[in-house]
Amino acid sequence: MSGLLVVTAVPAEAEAVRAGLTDPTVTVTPVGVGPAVAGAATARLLALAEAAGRPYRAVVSAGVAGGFIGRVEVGDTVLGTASIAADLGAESPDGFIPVDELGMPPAMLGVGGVVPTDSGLLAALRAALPAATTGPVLTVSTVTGTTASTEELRRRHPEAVAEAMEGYGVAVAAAQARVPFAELRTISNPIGPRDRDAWRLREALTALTAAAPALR
Ligand SMILES: O=C(O)c1cccc(C(=O)CC[C@H]2O[C@@H](n3cnc4c(=O)[nH]cnc43)[C@H](O)[C@@H]2O)c1
Repeated sequence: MSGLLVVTAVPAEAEAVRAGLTDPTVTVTPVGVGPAVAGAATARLLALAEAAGRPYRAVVSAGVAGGFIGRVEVGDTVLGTASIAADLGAESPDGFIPVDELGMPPAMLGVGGVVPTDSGLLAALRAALPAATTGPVLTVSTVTGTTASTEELRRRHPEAVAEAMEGYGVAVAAAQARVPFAELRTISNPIGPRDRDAWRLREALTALTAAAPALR
């Protein structure tokens, strides 16, 4: 059995995690931006390790994220209780319909649009990071960038604390490989009207390094 697999979107996030690791058995790999590439790459990494007789014991989607201000602040650390595919579904004149409510055959839904975090892994991460905020983390393919879409997400997901772009894809790969999954994020920017200059990447990457000893 290998150690923990940590997947990030970009190399800067992977370097920030590696800078804080204390467990040499943890593997950190940047896999790209968005749920499709993150899911495909994670599935491949898990399958290769399994085929080599050294399966990973768990996988964590880690990196920076947008935060729902009021629920979290920039620089905070977040542990996901579930990864939610927030834009997987259908629009209608009456509003967004989540994929689970489209009336599709259950066998076609796979894990559905929500993957809960592994309870044992979450408990271990919470114990190591007691100051972290916990709650669902949304996965989106399009970064939220208007007040209207932010308010709509707040209304649809009153418990959600953050949004990022990979968690759900990684979670699906982990679920199919029957490997425990969790999501660890640090907040780089408020979710809201797009203002790339307001992103505090350095602060969020420093928080990621500070959180990394929990990954063991
Ligand atoms: O340019 C850099 O130096 C740099 C360093 C670290 C990270 C980046 C990114 O571009 C990260 C992209 C990654 O971040 C997640 N993210 C962050 N904020 C949001 C958001 O408001 N909504 C959705 N996703 C967000 C996401 O997972 C991206 O893949 C650049």
